[in-house]
Amino acid sequence: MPQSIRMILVGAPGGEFRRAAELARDAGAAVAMADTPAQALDLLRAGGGDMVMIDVDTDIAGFMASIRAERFTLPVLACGIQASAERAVAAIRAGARDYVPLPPQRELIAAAIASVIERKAPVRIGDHPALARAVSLATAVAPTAAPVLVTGEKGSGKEVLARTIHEASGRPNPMYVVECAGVAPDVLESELFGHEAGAFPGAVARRIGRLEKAAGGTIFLREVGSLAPATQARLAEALQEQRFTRIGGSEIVPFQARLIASTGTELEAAVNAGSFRADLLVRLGLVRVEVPPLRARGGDLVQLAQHFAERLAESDGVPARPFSEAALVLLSRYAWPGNIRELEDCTHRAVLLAQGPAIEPHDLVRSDGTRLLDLELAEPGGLQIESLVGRTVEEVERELILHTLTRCHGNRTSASNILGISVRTMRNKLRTFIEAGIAVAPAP
Ligand SMILES: Nc1ncnc2c1ncn2[C@@H]1O[C@H](COP(=O)(O)OP(=O)(O)OP(=O)(O)O)[C@@H](O)[C@H]1O
Repeated sequence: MPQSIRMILVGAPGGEFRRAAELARDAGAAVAMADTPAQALDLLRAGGGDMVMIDVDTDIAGFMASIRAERFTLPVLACGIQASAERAVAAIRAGARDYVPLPPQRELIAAAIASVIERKAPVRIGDHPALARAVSLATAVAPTAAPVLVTGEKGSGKEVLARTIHEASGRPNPMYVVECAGVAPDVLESELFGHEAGAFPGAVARRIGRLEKAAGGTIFLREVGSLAPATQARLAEALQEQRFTRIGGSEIVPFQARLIASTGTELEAAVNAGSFRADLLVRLGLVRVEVPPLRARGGDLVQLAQHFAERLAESDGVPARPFSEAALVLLSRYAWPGNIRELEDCTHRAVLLAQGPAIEPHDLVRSDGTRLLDLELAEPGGLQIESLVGRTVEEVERELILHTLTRCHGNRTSASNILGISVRTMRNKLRTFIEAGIAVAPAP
């Protein structure tokens, strides 16, 4: 396993900590040890990090305040030897994501690392033509340096596709994921561009940003539509000039990272509403790849559900059960508005709930507690109105046109007859799709 996760382990040196470090290395992390939170901060400043594991007996609240002040965003886990429940809870209140008891258990350490690694190397399941089109466009552009905009509904697999592009790009360095939604604009700006010592009151040392670190690798901006206007302006300029400066600095840093951005919203609408810069959209969307929603991916759904059921049963240590026929029919009748992530979560609950030899319809429960059985779902093969809810008329129209055209083997006249529109309207629509980077069946 490549050692691309950097973990900083903070605590007084001792047997249990050394053992935790060994297990973390076995689980795929590169581990740096720090005796004190101050040393850990120095390590972060010098080489960054993907996660921190820190002794509950240190000043976790102070450490969290320091990393926030220096605008580091990374998961922090507390750990301790026979710590009381109160101390573990206090650590979590102070901002630790979780508590891991020491002496370390191999599974717990592996699970903690896996939660970070999983985002780095998912398995891609599915071969529906709608996905295959996206994957072939993605791999075709992978070796180039062109920015790529990956669009698609929430949870549909945009990050997985970005990783496919990164892996096919042959770039030697890792792909960094940067969350753009829900992060304070100044924190995000430091995270992306880095800063110099003294750039703002908490900036005690120079920080190298993700754009700089990702030179020779890829930077994936998740939900790019959430970028604040000032960050959008900085990024647009950096893309145009192919260089940037760290916040508060004047040294020129070349822009050598491959940029992939994702969005679940129509950025054109955001441009029209004045909340997203048109020039940034043009630069980010040089190549666009659209990930289809799960409900448009036919048999991929069953493949994915079976893959999740096996994987989750194994990781939860419960017996692996197949889906019954009735459960598979029910899965395919539901619209999956939360796409693959919702399917994964629903399968996880079913794996834990199932008691008999197979996963049955009554084991399929949504996150709000509703059983899929109790929903009014479309009959298989019927018009799945439920599956259209949550989508724009424009999207549905586009899918209907493309689907009909494919069924007509690319014949524009037959497809427009079926759709009840003129051939001219059909051609105009297809032109706008092609301009937006969407694959259109070629004319016969
Ligand atoms: N083809 C696939 N095979 C297996 N797992 C997948 C596949 N596509 C997505 N997943 C899983 O589904 C979940 C959601 O995928 P991902 O995070 O890529 O979606 P997203 O569209 O980027 O989400 P968001 O809209 O929240 O940013 C993840 O757990 C991911 O590992």
